[in-house]
Formats: sequence, C-alpha cells, structure tokens
Amino acid sequence: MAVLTIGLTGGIGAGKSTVARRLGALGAVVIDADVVARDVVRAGGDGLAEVVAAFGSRVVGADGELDRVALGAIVFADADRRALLERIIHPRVRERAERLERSAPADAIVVHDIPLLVESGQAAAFPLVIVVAATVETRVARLIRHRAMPAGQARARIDAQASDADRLAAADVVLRNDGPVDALDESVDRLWNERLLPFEANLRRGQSPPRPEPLVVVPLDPSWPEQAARLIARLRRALGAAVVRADHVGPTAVGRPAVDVLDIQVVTPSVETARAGVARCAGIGLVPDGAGASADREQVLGRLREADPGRLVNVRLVPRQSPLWADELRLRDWLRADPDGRGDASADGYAQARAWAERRGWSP
Ligand SMILES: CC(C)(COP(=O)(O)OP(=O)(O)OC[C@H]1O[C@@H](n2cnc3c(N)ncnc32)[C@H](O)[C@@H]1O)[C@@H](O)C(=O)NCCC(=O)NCCS
Ligand SMILES: Nc1ncnc2c1ncn2[C@@H]1O[C@H](COP(=O)(O)OP(=O)(O)OP(=O)(O)O)[C@@H](O)[C@H]1O
Repeated sequence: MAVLTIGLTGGIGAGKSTVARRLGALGAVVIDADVVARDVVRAGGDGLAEVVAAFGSRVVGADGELDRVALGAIVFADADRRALLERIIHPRVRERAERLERSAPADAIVVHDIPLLVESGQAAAFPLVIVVAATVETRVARLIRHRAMPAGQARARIDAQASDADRLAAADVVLRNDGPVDALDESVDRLWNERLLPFEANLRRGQSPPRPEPLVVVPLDPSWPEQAARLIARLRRALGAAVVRADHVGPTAVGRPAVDVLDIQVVTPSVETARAGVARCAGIGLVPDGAGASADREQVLGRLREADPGRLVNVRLVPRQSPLWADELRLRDWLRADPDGRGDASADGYAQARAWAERRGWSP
C-alpha cells in the first residue's frame, strides 16, 4: 500500500510553513521544497555549477555559496530568467523529494510543502491538497514585519505566483489564516485528528470508512463539478493510457440536490486495463470496493471508494466494449435536461429515472 501523501501550498506569507510545522509536531513527515531547493544548490554541487553557468559568477558570494539576494533580484524581475532557474532547480527538487518520501515509514503521513505546487501542475499527484490562504495585504504586512522584506519585493514574488483563485481551485481543504495563529493551529489539529489520521489508517488497510446510514439528500453544492474535476485529474494521472474517457456521473452530476457521494465513471480500453486500474489508485487515496450490484458486476469490473473520510466517492471502471458507460452518460444528460420533470430533486429521483430508463429499453 502507498503511504498517504498530502500536498500543502499557499502564496508567499500565507502561513504554509506555520501549518507544516504544526503538522510535523502532530507526527507528519514534512518535506519542505524550499529547504530541498536550498540543498540542491549548495557549494561544490552540480546544481550550483549549473546555476553559475546560466547566471554568471555574480550570483556566488565570497564564501562560495549561492548569493540568494542577488539571484532573487534577477529572477523576480524577469519571468524568463525565473523559468531558466526553475528548469535547473525543480527537477532536482522533485528527485530528492521523491527519495525522501520513499524513506518514510509505511504508516507515515507525508506532507509535501511546495510553494509552487499549483504553478508546476503537481496538484493531481496528491490524494489531498491543502491550501493556506490569507489576503494579499495580510501577507505583505507579514513579510515586511517578520522577514524584513521590502513591500516591492513581496509584491514581486506574489506577482510571480498563481492567483488566489487558481490555488483555491486546486484545494480540497482551505485553511484561512487571516486571524491569530491559535485559530490556525486549532483548524490544523482538527484536520489531523478527524481526517488525516483516519484517512491514513483506511488507506493502509485498504478499506473505506463506514458510510452514514441512511445517506441523506443535501442541497445542491455548486462545488460538486470542481470536486469531480479534481478527482478526474487524479485518475487520469494515476491511470494514464488506461483512461479512454472519465466523467462525472450520478446524482451529484445532475445539478440538483442529491446524496453527497461523488460518482465518477472511467472508460478503459479493455477488460484487463479496467481490472488492473483498481490497484493503481492507492496513491491517489482510493481503495478497491468489494461491494456493488451484482447485475453490472461483469461489465463494470472495477470499483473504487475513498479512504478519505472527508469526501465520499464511488469510482467505476468500465471497459469500452460494454454498453454500460454510454447508458450512464445518457441517463445523466437526460436528467440534466429533465424532459418530464421526473428526476425530482433527490437520489430517489435518480433511481426512479434509472428504473424508468430501464423500462424503456436501456440496459444499465
Ligand atoms: C530565487 C531564490 C534564490 C531566492 O532565495 P530566497 O532565500 O530569497 O527565498 P526562498 O528560497 O527562501 O523562497 C521564499 C519564498 O519565495 C517564493 N519563491 C521562491 N521561488 C519562487 C519562484 N520561482 N516563483 C515564485 N515564487 C517563488 C516562495 O513563496 C518561497 O516560499 C530562491 O527562491 C530560488 O532558488 N528559487 C527558485 C527555486 C524555486 O522555485 N523554489 C520554490 C520551491 S521549489
Ligand atoms: N496568523 C498569523 N498571525 C501572525 N503572524 C503569522 C500568522 N501566520 C503566520 N505568521 C507569520 O508570518 C510569516 C509568514 O508565515 P509562514 O512562514 O508560515 O508563511 P509561508 O506561507 O510559509 O511563506 P513562504 O512562502 O515564504 O514559505 C512568519 O513569520 C509567520 O511566523
């Protein structure tokens, strides 16, 4: 079983390191990309040699170490120079971070603290992404006060990073940090105890948490499509060529109140890829689901559920040859259009529509 990995990010000065420290104190193995990025350009290494070859000896201090102030002045004033530096440093950081992750104990919760997690397109590599957020004004004030950074430099770094909206779109959990540190610590403790610890235990045992009984219909949540998009991005990354298409289906895909379980359907190129796909999803926090309706068992082949107690999901893998997947999409689209008003407002409505569709010759 894969260890549970968490992506932690936030704009400069938002409080990412403060959260990482707290998670570390609670027992997480924290891998800090800023620290690793410093290590890979130490004096005498090939990282520094490459930086010097690209930027000249003006970025090396009298002590032979990288002059970070000089390099910072260059790269935060010029996006092309920054991209050049990132091309040298980021692959080395990733390689070392992966090595550190592999050396973590089997029951570890590994937190990757990565300032540029969203910018570098890594969000889908983690089963859960935590974003620490604070207003730009608060962040600039903190950097001036605690880091003695001139306001212009703070803003230049903020401008070099993703917008708050882009970061929030990648977030499964948002920790607001505009108030006192105590309040932030409290949210981190709650997240750790109520979500991350049981998530890890479930993943390690290959089980999903017990579901509330009965599952109740909740009001329409406008973030369901974004939540589904994040899960689909993870599935695509984990399954690669084993995904012909992946869609948000089921009650939460219809645009009405529904039972709060996210349904995703993945179409695979073959029966074998559907079967094999199940085992490849532990790294994105999904576990095999042994249960499921026997009627479609032969054609669905792969079912997954969440190990995360904070987000209930059903994923089914269907081979392309099966007619099931197209029926599922047709049913969803029919309910979205709701020609007769039959898909009334609930999972019950969905089940009724499904039964209605079956009577009319569909074959789910
Ligand atoms: C330019 C450098 C030498 C400046 O060093 P300095 O000691 O002043 O800053 P430090 O490395 O401690 O970074 C502090 C913060 O700046 C921001 N930041 C750093 N690099 C970048 C970048 N390429 N783009 C946007 N923001 C950045 C982050 O919020 C980071 O937490 C250094 O930041 C660097 O080497 N950056 C390139 C590598 C990188 O992208 N690091 C980010 C994590 S992998
Ligand atoms: N709620 C808070 N109230 C007051 N100060 C805070 C709060 N949270 C963090 N700080 C302080 O603000 C500064 C920035 O916080 P922190 O280092 O955690 O941010 P960061 O997001 O990790 O920044 P960077 O991207 O530079 O690593 C630190 O000096 C920290 O002690």
